[in-house]
Amino acid sequence: MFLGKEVRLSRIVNRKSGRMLAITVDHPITRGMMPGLVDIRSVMKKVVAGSPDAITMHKGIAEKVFAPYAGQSSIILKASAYSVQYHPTYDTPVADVEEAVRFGADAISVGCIVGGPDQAQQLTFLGKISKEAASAGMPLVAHIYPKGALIKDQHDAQVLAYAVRAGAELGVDIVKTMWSGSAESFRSVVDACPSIVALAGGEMGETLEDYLRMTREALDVGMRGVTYGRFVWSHPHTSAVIKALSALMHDDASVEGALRVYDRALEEEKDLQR
Ligand SMILES: O=C(CO)COP(=O)(O)O
Repeated sequence: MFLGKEVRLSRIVNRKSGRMLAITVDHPITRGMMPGLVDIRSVMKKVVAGSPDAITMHKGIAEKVFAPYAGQSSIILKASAYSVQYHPTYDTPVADVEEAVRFGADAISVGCIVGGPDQAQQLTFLGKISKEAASAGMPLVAHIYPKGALIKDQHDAQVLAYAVRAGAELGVDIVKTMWSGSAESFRSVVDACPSIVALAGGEMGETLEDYLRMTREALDVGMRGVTYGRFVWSHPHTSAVIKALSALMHDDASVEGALRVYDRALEEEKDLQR
């Protein structure tokens, strides 16, 4: 491995735990203007205050919103975008490795949708950016989701195993995908992938405890990263949620232990407001 890649990876994958806690704010192009992300400046402030290892964002947000926090968290530069409404199976390139270097990013991240009509193009793009990232010593993260007419169940473990393995085959360092619904089934997803497997938070609507439990179960079967978005920044206490996740990921806390960390973080927030 190039030394540059090793140095950058060590900034986003916690040395003590060997795991990555990343938060993503890259949703607007994909999903439209979600209420929780309208005030991106205040979201960024709360996310940074939670001290995640890294934050995934597009280049304009890095330059206009993240800049005051430079050095406080790593940037994972998002370099592609799809649209749930207009092109749901085509994640199109919108940035490149040279820009990731220029923004001081510690990784570049792209989406790749497999199982849909655009799979060939998606894999060609992933293979190309994998080559470019490797030659710049830039770690590559890929959000690999199965989607399209042939995919009957996006959360099926066999389908997810195919997706993460496709990423590993093409040199992705951290492959992010969806939860398969149970620890037992997710073990087969992790086992199929020699790269780090990371989890997306997914649809909203569960309680904080549910998300913490999913994370705990996935960690217990070998998952080594998360890149969570919606349930974190739409929560009224974003920083406290990130601190609870950090306890799970980096201190190997139980769900109950992480909830105690959350409660303490809320008390500290109240003290600061007094
Ligand atoms: O990967 C995502 C956006 O990049 C989705 O993250 P969430 O599902 O946690 O919102």
